[in-house]
Amino acid sequence: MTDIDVLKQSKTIGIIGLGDMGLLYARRFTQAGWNVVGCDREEIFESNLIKYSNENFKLLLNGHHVSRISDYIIYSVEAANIDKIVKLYGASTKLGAIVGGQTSCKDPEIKAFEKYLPNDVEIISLHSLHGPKVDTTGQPLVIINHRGSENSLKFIKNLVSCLNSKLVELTADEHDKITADTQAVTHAAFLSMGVAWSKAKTYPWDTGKWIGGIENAKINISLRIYSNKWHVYAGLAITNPAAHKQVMQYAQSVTDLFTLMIENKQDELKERIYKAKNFVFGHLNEETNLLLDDSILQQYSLSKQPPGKVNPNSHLSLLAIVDSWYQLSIVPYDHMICSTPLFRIFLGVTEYLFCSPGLLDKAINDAINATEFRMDDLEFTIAARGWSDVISFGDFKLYQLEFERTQEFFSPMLNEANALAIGFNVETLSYKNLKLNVWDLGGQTSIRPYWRCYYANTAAVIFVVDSTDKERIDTASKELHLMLSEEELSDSALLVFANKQDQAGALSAAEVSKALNLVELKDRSWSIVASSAIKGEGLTEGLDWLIDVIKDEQL
Ligand SMILES: NC(=O)C1=CN([C@@H]2O[C@H](COP(=O)(O)OP(=O)(O)OC[C@H]3O[C@@H](n4cnc5c(N)ncnc54)[C@H](OP(=O)(O)O)[C@@H]3O)[C@@H](O)[C@H]2O)C=CC1
Ligand SMILES: O=C(O)C(=O)Cc1ccc(O)cc1
Repeated sequence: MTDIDVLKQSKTIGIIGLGDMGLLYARRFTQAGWNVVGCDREEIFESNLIKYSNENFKLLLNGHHVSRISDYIIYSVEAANIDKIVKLYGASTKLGAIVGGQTSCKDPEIKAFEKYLPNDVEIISLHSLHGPKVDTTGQPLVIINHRGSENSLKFIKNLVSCLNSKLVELTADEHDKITADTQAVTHAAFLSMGVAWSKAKTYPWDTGKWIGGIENAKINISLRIYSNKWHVYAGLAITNPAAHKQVMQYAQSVTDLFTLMIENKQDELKERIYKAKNFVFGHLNEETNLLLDDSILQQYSLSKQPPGKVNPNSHLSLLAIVDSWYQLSIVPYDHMICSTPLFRIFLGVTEYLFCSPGLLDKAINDAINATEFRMDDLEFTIAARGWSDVISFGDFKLYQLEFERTQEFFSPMLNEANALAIGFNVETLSYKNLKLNVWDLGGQTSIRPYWRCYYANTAAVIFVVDSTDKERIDTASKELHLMLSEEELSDSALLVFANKQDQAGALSAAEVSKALNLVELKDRSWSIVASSAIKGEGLTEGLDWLIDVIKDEQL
């Protein structure tokens, strides 16, 4: 038996808080063969028994029950309540157990652990730097050994190895500093954007001036934030002392830049923005590939209208992000190893504005001359100040009210924005003694920009084509070749299923192969198999081929 098998047989993993993240952990650990117990709030135990009846972890009544029998206990609860909840269950912690948390800010979490846990309890904490709908593979997972032995650390690393995340070892202070640096200013910007649109009673995707290019990404990010739970963002901003200062700075940068705009001080505005640009993006040169480009930005669009000409816009929200980074001496690229998926898009959008030829000068020019945007910028300035006030007062209730009011305003569109995330279903398939992590990346136009977040460490791409959809086969071909041109997929095998063969008029596998130009693929193992997912035909044939190729290439 290997070390990890011994651990799996002897250790129990306990999860307190079976919300989005807790459930994700519980399921993944169980799937990997760990013995997992968990609880949510005691008041909803009975209904949860039904809700989780098909799960393979064991639901217990409350945190006392979990704590008494678990060797590693993870508190996956709201940051605002961590003190209260650890106080409640801490004394029940099993003798010699290890305790950790999944909250986004470690300062209150570690303080609560130190205050309420018996001294013999070790503390090793975690933070997965992504939301619950994102596949864990390749994403950063912070691990904080605050009070644990080397052996215990090994145990926790063994446990989380099934997430296939990138482990980043930090102290609690380092963690809080980095998460503030990556999330405080950017979240403040996109939260404020949502508030400004809602106060102006504007759905930006319906309004000409907000359609196209960079606006698509702004709208999309903002809606994705408002699709999540309010306490996730409140916890990040309010409980993290480093975040406070940064959100204040963001509001100040917005006000300063807006003031220069309405005073018509173009030279001063330009000087200030360029200083920030040189500080943040100075290391990029003309050859550097930007993270985003026009075609990607267009695919973020939630609008039903075609993109028109590029509209005048000061992009105050983005100018202020970069100005804040400069004022706070934050170089965002330094934190890529510890970044969330949204942060990489935030950075991509600002990079696009600051480094695409001519765009920044146009924004500065519009800031002074395109007065039709002043009203929106005013609304935005007020919104940014509003968030910074709520955060500086540390008022969770007010945060919740403002967040949920804005969320309500956007609710008609949240499902569609969320479809971006729902498109990524992760399954672990066991086939012929191999475990395959399979992501089902939805094919809708709006989801395609996100495919590239999943390319790292991909052994094979399975491309499923609707063989009856002759109209879109050219698009499928274009997207396939575009995807395969990505560096990170250069060694991946390709299996194409010419699906829906059960339907009349379906193209044959040979016809699909021709339409997709598969013969053009050089230096890549590929195969195409006729299939009918409904009848289950062709699937084993395809997977058999795939397994042989992956085995050969990975040996
Ligand atoms: N969502 C995200 O994108 C990420 C979140 N995080 C962090 O992870 C933590 C959990 O977040 P997330 O899963 O999204 O939030 P959820 O609200 O989905 O989960 C928290 C869960 O804890 C439950 N809970 C509250 N009190 C108790 C208690 N006394 N005993 C047991 N369970 C309790 C809550 O129940 P109820 O709702 O009924 O109160 C809820 O089900 C937070 O600290 C968050 O900041 C970290 C990374 C990403
Ligand atoms: O990617 C983001 O910024 C998110 O909004 C998701 C998120 C929220 C909280 C975290 O602690 C980590 C990730």
